[in-house]
Amino acid sequence: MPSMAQNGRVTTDFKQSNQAHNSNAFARREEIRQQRESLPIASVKERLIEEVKKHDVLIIVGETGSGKTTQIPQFLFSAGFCREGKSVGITQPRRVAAVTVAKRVAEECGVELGQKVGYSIRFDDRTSGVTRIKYMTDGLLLREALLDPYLSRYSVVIVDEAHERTVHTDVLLGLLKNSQDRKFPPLKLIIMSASLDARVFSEYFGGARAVHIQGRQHPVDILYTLYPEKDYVDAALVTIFQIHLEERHGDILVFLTGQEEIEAVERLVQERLRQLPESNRKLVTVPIFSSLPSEQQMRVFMPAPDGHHVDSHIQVVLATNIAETSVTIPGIKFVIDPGFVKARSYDPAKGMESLIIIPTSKAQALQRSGRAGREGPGKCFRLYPESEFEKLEDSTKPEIKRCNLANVILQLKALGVDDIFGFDFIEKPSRAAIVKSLEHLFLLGALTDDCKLSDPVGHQMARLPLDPIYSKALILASQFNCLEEMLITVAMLSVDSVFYAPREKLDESRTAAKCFASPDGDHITLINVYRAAEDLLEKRKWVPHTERNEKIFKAKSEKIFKRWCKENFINGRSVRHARDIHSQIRGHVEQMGLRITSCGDDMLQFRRCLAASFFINAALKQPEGNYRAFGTGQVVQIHPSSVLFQSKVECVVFNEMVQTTNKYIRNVTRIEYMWLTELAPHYYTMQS
Ligand SMILES: Nc1ncnc2c1ncn2[C@@H]1O[C@H](COP(=O)(O)OP(=O)(O)OP(=O)(O)O)[C@@H](O)[C@H]1O
Repeated sequence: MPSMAQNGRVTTDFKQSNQAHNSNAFARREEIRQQRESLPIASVKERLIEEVKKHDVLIIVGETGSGKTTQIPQFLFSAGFCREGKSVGITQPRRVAAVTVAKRVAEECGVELGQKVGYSIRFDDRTSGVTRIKYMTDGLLLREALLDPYLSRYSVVIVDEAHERTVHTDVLLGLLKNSQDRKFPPLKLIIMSASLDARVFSEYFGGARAVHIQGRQHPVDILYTLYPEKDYVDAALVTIFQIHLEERHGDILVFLTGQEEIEAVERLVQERLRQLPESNRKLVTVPIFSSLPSEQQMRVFMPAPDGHHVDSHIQVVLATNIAETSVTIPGIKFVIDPGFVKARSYDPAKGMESLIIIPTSKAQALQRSGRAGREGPGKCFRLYPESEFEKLEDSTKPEIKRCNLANVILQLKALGVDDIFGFDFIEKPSRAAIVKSLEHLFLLGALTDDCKLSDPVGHQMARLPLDPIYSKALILASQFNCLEEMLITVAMLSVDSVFYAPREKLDESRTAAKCFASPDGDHITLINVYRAAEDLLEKRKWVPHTERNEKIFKAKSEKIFKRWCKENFINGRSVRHARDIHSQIRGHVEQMGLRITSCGDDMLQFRRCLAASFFINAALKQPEGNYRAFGTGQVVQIHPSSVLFQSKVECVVFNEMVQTTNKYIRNVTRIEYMWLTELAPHYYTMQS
């Protein structure tokens, strides 16, 4: 039989498809070239380069979609800023933006991702020795500064979307200001956003130069409701279907506040679709939120294979604010913005951090509308009246003013900044918040009596990219011989709820959850769920290990896993995310040389380790049935989602305190009170 390669017809076909491929690639390059040239920023390229040459700190304000994020790094590259092995580093507040923008810029440059253009985010590095344009999260650059305080590999650092004022951006600006004063030649710094109060930044950097770029590529119509909406989820649903039935062309991006809300809307859309005639059901939902595994997040950035024509499905992207800045989602023509966001809030007096739903700022509303109109004209439906828009805050309150600072202080200490009160923050956090966080780190053993980073514990904790209390738990677990279990626990605590309890099936879901429940509490219950999932996804029983079997096994186990999740009311996405995090932190602790062993069935040992780790969050049962938290003295109840809800255990440790109708503690495990005085005497002798 002639081989395929010798067969003339096949070869001819191959040549044709190769030609077709070349002409497609040529057309794509041409399209990108034209698109780049028509961006407002293209006409001010030379002027911008001159400004960067002249000023060490430059603030650039330009409308969403004007081309700042994708073009300015390329301008700097072509102007010679990457000579002698130096790079341009661009920070983004969010991972998704760093990844997708880097991909786009690599394509614009006609290079493979990870070569000239790359990205680096926590646990995922796509750069190489030849990378000269590097996108990354602000948190990652902060970590790089731990190893190289002058960031000497960069000639320019661009802090993008600075209006978001994430805690990392604020700390980074402080460090860069500090290092600029001391380094020669100074590192060039560009601060960028579409919605920036340039004055704040300019004053901070001693009257730094600010330039404004006018214009955007495509118009976006902003529409408001006539009256305030009582139920914004319902209003969003109505708007989705209105656009679906009236407009027909173009995808929709809806901003919601979190995973639960997104999943509820997914279900509601399905329900309403079923009520429509078959021909009107061409609508698919795609979720994107931060705890979704990254490959699933990337689904929304994949262009529809058949383009978007009248007969194809309309994509409804249901997103949290992770899709708010920098990103371009192909096909999006309509944005629905209910005007709310889930934000962190911190009460230093109670040591309580919580997530609350609040109205967005004007800056956020502007960013959201900017996600439409990127490939053509767009529309943004704000689900509130115009008069309400005027009442919104101009910008978001800086995160540093509303979060627990323990992590930041740990990082600063590791960077050699010992005097936290004297650190030149762009906006100082409150003294009470700093004191509380120092106290917290001290109790965890990360700081010495004179407030220096302790050796080795403080240094080890600073190396782990986790909340300090979890980092400490991992370090302790290696001494308690239960690091296996603690790695799973920390991974499961880092994701959204793994149990899913739909209102209409509350009893069924509670019965299902009982299969995993441990009478000792939620931490062991979480381990049970994780291990059961792992069994389904990984255990190869009798199948010999071949490539083909591997494929079959994978497909089968995926199917079984999905069914298992459904039957047990388990959120498969959360479990997958936990597996992802687990393998990443495992890598870190291995690198640190911690001993990874399992306590096997000796869960007493594990619970003792939980007590030693989370002793700051312990609570004792009160005669009337409530619990009183040590430390803050607050009266709390065990959350109904806990396996210890309505149990009679005397003493517990917990991970989270939330305030809804009552003050609840979540993720709770039973411990013995005596363990606290034995394992955390420095705290409990102080308390008594
Ligand atoms: N991944 C992508 N796919 C298709 N087009 C893209 C992509 N990324 C960027 N573009 C195009 O480039 C334009 C400029 O994007 P860029 O992110 O540089 O703008 P920007 O000024 O930084 O906006 P923003 O302030 O919203 O981040 C977009 O409006 C879009 O037309």
